[in-house]
Amino acid sequence: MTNSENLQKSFELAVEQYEALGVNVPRALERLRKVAISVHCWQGDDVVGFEGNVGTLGNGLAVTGDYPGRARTACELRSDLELAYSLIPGKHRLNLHALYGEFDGPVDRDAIGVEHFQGWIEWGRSQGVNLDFNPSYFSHKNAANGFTLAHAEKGIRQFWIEHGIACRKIASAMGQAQGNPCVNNFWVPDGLKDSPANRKAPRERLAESLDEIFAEQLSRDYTLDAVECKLFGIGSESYVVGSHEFYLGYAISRNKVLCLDAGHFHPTEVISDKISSVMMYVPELLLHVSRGVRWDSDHVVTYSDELQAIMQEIVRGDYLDRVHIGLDFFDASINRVAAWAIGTRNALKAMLAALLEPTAQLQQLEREGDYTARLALLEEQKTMPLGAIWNHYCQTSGVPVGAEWLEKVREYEIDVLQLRESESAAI
Ligand SMILES: C[C@H](O)[C@H](O)[C@@H](O)C(=O)CO
Ligand SMILES: [Mn+2]
Repeated sequence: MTNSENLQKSFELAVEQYEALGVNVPRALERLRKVAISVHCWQGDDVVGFEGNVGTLGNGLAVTGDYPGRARTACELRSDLELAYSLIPGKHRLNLHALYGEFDGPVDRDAIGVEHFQGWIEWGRSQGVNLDFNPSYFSHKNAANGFTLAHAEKGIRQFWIEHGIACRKIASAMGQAQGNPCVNNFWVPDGLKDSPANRKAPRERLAESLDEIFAEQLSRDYTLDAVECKLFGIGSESYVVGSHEFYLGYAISRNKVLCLDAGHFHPTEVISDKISSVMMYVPELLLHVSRGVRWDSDHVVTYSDELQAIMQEIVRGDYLDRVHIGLDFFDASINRVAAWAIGTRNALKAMLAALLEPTAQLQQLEREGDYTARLALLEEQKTMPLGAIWNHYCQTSGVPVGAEWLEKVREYEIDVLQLRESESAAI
C-alpha cells in the first residue's frame, strides 16, 4: 500500500469513529477551510521593520535569539512568508505593522500613507492573502519615556494621534483594495515601572487621544478598529494605562473590536474563559493567540490545553463569524519560518479538534446535569484519531503531511537563509 493509500485508509477509519459519535466530518472540514488565521509579519524579522531601526526594539517588547536568516527587506519577508503559507493548509491573512512600510527615505510615523504599503497590497492580491494592520506605538524616539497616546505633553500625544489617523486610512485603503475589512489593532505600551501617583490622568488622556483618532467614521466594510489591553510589560510592571478594564469599557462604549492577547493576563488567567463574557458586549473579538511562559514571553504557539480551550470556546459559542484569529509570538532562537508553520498549524489543528467535538451532545448532557457522561466523553475525545483527519486535510489542501514540511524549511535554510548570513558578514 502506498503512503497516500495509507492516509486515505486511516482517514476513512477515523471518519467512521467520529460519525459513530454523531460528528459530521465533511462539515467540520468545510468550516475549517473558511478559517483565515492572521499570520503576524513580525515573527519573520524580530519586530524590526523597515525604518532602519535595527537594535532599538523597545516599549516592553523583547526578542531573544540570533538564529540565522532574519528577513531584512520586504522582498525577503515576502519570500519567507510565501514558504510559510505553502506549509499551512487553507487560505490565511497577513497582519502587518506600520513599521513594515516600504520607505524610500526617512518617513516619520505621523506621515506614513497607503503609498508605503502599495507593495504589500499588490503582493497580497497576487498571493490571495488579505491584510490586517497595526499602528506601531513603540521603538521610536517619541515613545522613549514609555508614553505615547497618554503622554503628558500635548505635542507628543498629537504626533501619535496623527500616526493613528494615518494608520486607519491605510487600513481602510487595504480593506477597500481587498474587498473585506482590514482589522486595525491598536496596542499602546504606555505605562510605568513603579507605582504611579496618578493612575487616572493618563487613562483620561488615552481615551481622549483614541477618541480623536476614531473621530472619523470609516466604513466597517473596509476597516475594523480593535484595541488591545495588557497587564504589564518590561518597564511597565506597576501600571499599564490600557488595562483590560480600560479597553473593555472603551470597546463596549465605542463599539470597537476588543483584542485579547493570550499573554496579557495573570499567568493563571486564561482568555478562553473571557470569550463568552466579552462577546455579550462587544461586536467582534480579535485574538492574539500567543503563549506566555511565566510572563508575556511570546513563545511559539504549541498544541496546549489553553490553545484547545480557546478554539473550543469559539466553536461552542458559535462565534466563528465574530472572532478574528491572529497570532502573536516572536522567537529568534529557532528557524523563523518554522516558527510560523508550527504556530499556525497548531492553531488550525486545535480549531479542527474543536470542530470535530460532539458539541451538541456535550451541551445536552450538561443541561441534563449528567456531568459524569460529559467528563467521560470529553476525555474520550482526547484519543480520537484527530491526526488522521488533519493529515487528510493537509494532503487535500496540497501542503505537506506530518513533519514533511520541516524538510522544505531545511532546504530553504540552506538555499536562502544561510546565504543572507554570509552576505551580511561580507558587508
Ligand atoms: C508587535 C505586536 O503589536 C505586539 O506584540 C502587541 O500585540 C503585544 O502583544 C504587545 O505585548
Ligand atoms: Mn498582542
